[in-house]
Amino acid sequence: MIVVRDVAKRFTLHNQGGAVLEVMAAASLRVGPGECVGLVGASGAGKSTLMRMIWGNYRIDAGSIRVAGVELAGAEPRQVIALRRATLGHVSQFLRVVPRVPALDVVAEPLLSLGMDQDRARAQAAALLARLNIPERLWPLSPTTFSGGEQQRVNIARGFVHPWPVLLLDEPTASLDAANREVVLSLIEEARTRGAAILGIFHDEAARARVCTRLVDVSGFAVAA
Ligand SMILES: Nc1ncnc2c1ncn2[C@@H]1O[C@H](COP(=O)(O)OP(=O)(O)OP(=O)(O)O)[C@@H](O)[C@H]1O
Repeated sequence: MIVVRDVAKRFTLHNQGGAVLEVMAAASLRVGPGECVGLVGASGAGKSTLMRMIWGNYRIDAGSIRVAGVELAGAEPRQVIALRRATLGHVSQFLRVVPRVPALDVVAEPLLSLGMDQDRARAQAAALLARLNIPERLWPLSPTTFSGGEQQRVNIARGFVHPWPVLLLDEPTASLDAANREVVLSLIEEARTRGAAILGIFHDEAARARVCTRLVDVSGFAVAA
């Protein structure tokens, strides 16, 4: 479902005299259905950079990244948007809050954009918010003023509300208490069991040991010194 082949990535820092940072030379990995692959490697090794290329936010300088058969190297923005709508899900570390949109609608939005009717979409969003222990009195409010952990749980609810076949998880258990961490780990296990291909960054070692079927060390993709 995710096939990364010989990917290279460099950053050119235009505001710092055009300095060039070669981050990755030949990254290759595969994530199949029902797998949860954890990216490991020292800080700065390129874990987030690789995830951002797969999410379609960073350009790929060489090589190929295919997600469910769609080539991301050189993809048009509309192809990336279509892929994200039905196929590629993402739980980022932080929620991008849109002022005035209630938490319930933030979570229901991916379902509405897939054409589900509003009542059903909201019912599914409500079930996940309840499971993630977001008090019902907060559902009609914008998450702008929510605590860090509450915002992260809204983000997680949004990331699991549709059964995306491919999921990217960036530190999904950071800043959660034990009970909510447990809920998130169960959601990941359920996604894996239904056959999702999952790629994640988990600094929480116990979480990684529990949900990952395999680890890939990104340091191995570094440019030779
Ligand atoms: N937008 C960017 N512009 C310039 N350099 C960047 C950019 N994004 C990442 N880098 C550089 O790429 C390298 C890899 O960064 P990345 O964030 O992918 O590492 P990481 O393995 O996720 O680290 P951490 O575990 O600390 O989050 C770093 O040296 C970083 O400075």
